[in-house]
Amino acid sequence: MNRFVVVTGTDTDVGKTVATAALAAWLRSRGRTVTVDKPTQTGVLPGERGDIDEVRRLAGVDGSEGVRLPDPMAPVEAATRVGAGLPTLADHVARLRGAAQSHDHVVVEGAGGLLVPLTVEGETIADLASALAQDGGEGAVDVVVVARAGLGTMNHTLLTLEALERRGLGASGVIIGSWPASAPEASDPVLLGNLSFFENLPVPLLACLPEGAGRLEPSEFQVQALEWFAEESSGSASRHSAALAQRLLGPGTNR
Ligand SMILES: Nc1ncnc2c1ncn2[C@@H]1O[C@H](COP(=O)(O)OP(=O)(O)OP(=O)(O)O)[C@@H](O)[C@H]1O
Ligand SMILES: C[C@H](N)[C@H](N)CCCCCC(=O)O
Ligand SMILES: [Mg+2]
Repeated sequence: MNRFVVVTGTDTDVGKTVATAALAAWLRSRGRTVTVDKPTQTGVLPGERGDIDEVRRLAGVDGSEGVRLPDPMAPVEAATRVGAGLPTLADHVARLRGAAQSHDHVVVEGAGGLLVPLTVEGETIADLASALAQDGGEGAVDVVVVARAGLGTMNHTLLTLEALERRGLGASGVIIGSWPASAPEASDPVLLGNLSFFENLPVPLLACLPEGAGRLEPSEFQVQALEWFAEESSGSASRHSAALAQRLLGPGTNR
C-alpha cells in the first residue's frame, strides 16, 4: 500500500489545498490514519492560518510544515527576502519519513506548480517525490496533479504530466480543483471540451471538486469528499479513482 501522496498542481491557486483536504478526508473515511505536510509554506505570518491549518479544519487530520515564510512568493525568493534558510531535500525526506512512521498515509502539498524550486539547491516537489519513492521502494508514492477547469488548462496539464513522465514519475491521476457551480458545461463549450479532455487523458480523472468546496462546513466537506472520489459516473464527470483506491487502500477497496 502506498504511503505518500504528493499533491502537486499545474500552478499556484488551482485548489491543491482543498484537494489535499479532500484526499485526506477520503482516506480517513476508509479507516486510514493520515497526516498532511506542507514542505514550504510561503505568504503566511507566524500565528496566521496556513494551508495545513485549512486542511486540518476541513478534513480533521493533523499536519505539519517544513518551513513557513511571510512573503507570498516562491520559497527560495521568500527565504532570501527575510534572510532565512530553507530545509534541504534530505531534511524534508527525514521529516516525511518520520511522519510516515505513525500514519498510514502522508499527504504532501507542494508550493505552486511541479517545478517550483523548494530548496536552495533548486530541488522541486518532483525531486522530493522521487526521493521518497527511492527511499520507500517501488510504488511508495502517488503523485496527484490538481488542474484548473477553464481555458488554458490543457497546456498546463499536459506540460505537468510530461514533466512527471520525464522524471520517471507517472501521475496517479488528475483532480480538477474547482469546477464551476450549476453544471455550466451544458452552456459553456470551453468547459464541455475541457471535461472531455480530462476524461480522455492517459491518467485517470480522480475527482472534480465543486467550486466553493473549501467553504463547506467540515462535517459536510468530509461527507461530500467520499462522493467526489466515488467511482460512479455522476454529476459533471465520470471519475476513475479505482486505481488510486487500490494502490492506497489495497485490493477490493475501490468503492
Ligand atoms: N477556505 C477557502 N474557502 C474558499 N476559497 C478558498 C479557500 N481556500 C482557498 N480558497 C480559494 O481557492 C483557490 C485555490 O486556493 P488554494 O489555496 O487551494 O490554491 P493552491 O493550489 O493550494 O495554491 P498554493 O500554491 O498557494 O498552495 C484560491 O483562489 C483561493 O482564494
Ligand atoms: C504564495 C503562493 N500562494 C504559493 N505558496 C507560492 C507559489 C510560487 C509560484 C512560483 C512560480 O511558479 O512562479
Ligand atoms: Mg495551497
